[in-house]
Amino acid sequence: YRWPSPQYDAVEALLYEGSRADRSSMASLVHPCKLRPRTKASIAAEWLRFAYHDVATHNISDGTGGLDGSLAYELDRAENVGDGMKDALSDFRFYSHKYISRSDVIAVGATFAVASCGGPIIPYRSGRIDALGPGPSGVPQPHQDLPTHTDIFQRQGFNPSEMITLVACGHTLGGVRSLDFPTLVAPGSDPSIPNFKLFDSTPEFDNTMIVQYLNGSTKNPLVVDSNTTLTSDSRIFSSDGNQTMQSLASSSAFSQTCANLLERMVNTVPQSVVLTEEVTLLPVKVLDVGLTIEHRILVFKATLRLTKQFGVAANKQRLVKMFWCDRYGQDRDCGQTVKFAQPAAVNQDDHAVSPVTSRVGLSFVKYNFVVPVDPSLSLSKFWFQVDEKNGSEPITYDNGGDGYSLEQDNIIFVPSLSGSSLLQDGNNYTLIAAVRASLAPARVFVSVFDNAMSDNLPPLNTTLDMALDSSLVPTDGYTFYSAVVEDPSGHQLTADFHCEVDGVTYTEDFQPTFFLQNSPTSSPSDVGVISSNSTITPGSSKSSSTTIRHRLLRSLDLWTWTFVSYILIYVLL
Ligand code: HEM
Repeated sequence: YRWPSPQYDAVEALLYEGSRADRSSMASLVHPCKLRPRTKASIAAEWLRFAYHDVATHNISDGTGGLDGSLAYELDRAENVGDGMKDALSDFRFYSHKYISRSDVIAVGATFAVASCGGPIIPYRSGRIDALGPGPSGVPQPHQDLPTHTDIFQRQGFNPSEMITLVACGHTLGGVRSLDFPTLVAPGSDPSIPNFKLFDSTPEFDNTMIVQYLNGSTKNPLVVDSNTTLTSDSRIFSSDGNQTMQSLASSSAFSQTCANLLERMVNTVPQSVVLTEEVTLLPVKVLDVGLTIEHRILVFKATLRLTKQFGVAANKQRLVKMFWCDRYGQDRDCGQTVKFAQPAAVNQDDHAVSPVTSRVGLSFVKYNFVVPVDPSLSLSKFWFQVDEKNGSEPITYDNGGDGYSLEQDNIIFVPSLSGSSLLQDGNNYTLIAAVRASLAPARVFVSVFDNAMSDNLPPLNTTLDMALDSSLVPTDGYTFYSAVVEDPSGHQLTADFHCEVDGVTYTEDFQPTFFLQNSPTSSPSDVGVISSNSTITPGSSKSSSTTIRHRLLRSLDLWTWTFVSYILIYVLL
């Protein structure tokens, strides 16, 4: 990993922080192993079943189908019966964007569902491509016989023993509903609320269903119902003389085997799709970086995210500083001096964090920096230093030695002057970009993208020219351009701003539109200046040797050092 990696950063954020940039938390819809308020259904069960039904039409011989979001267009089929499916789909709708496809969100949903109910953490890869219409049918149904089920799983790429395991791993969450299978579950008095027969006696993702099946106490309707046409679990589980079920009787074997098979399940994709490497949690992350104009002043914003222990506040003594270099002028790239500031705000919010992160005992603390910037000097690169104030050496985070560089400052997004008006469903936006006043751009334009659409409409994906906006007085070295974007069905518009100057196109990529005019902003911090000789600047030899020394110091404690020194003195004498 090397910053900036916009796609990795975006996927990592949803998977581990559990939320979008506006803190709307997908994780807290399901976590901790919640029931849906209206129907009392297990939300995790609905999300996991949704993922499987999307995968279930995969054909391994011609490489078609799989986790591609086509299920959104197939919910009127009998094989996908139930309000649980529709509810899951509407939970997922708000979280897809340019870097996370709708099918990637479904896979995140499966990971959250299992982890949230105490199951294993399914390793996650992204890069799924969405189908924008229905595919062939072929999801297994309970009235089908064993040879049909065996063939269906073979077509999906799973052998008979994997079929048993996958069904057992799925049928530990949730159960069967009266509204969908009235012959298996008798309806209650209110016809709009389902009655449930659960697969086992616990809401958790555990092997209780298997233990109860093996010891004969199971109430799983797909095993024990008197109408044996519908007892598909019974036929499947006993198809190898219960050998596979017995192999899952230990909870560690269950957990490990389900993690492997569910990972294969969510990675079952059309053959043209190439998934990324596994997305792992970044212990130190730099995000929300950019220049903008707030209160008529050019400011630079960046956030440093560190991990902290879940449920425990981050070290209050900790001193976090951001350092940066000028981009222009005599002192560019920190020739003589380095500027620095402390955070404008610190955020730590445990409750909304992803179950994947809280399961490993972690959460995040974010140090938000906002600093004023002189437009004639601008900013070329920045980095951070964290001093725990506990006697240990401060640690420098400088992107592996180079510092984090700001790619360009010719075009920037100005959310504080941009606005949106709410429509019945989506929004209309007036987007404002600022271009350096010294430039004469041949063209200023914006590419907008929204994949979080109502009614599974195709994404909004369009490019608009931006016009010089003379109603906005040039400010702090920048002139303003505007464009109006209509997004009547979308819920997560992002914009890439471009300006063409002398045949070169400069881009400010993937800007969110959650916080526009009237959103609260932090006032900029005070800026300090020190001589570049007195601090570590990225790329200098001083920097790399200091980094190595830090590592050594961290890995050996004081006692070890004393011991090593004695040995050295002894050997030398
Ligand atoms: C032969 C294969 C399968 C058959 C015939 C089957 C059948 C069913 C049926 C009839 C229900 C009840 C649905 C309702 O009442 O709305 C159900 C629920 C469920 N299935 Fe399957 N299933 C199969 C495989 C799987 C697999 C492989 C998974 C996931 C790995 C899975 C996950 C679930 C989950 C989580 C539920 C509970 C849904 C809820 O409570 O909302 N199923 N299944």
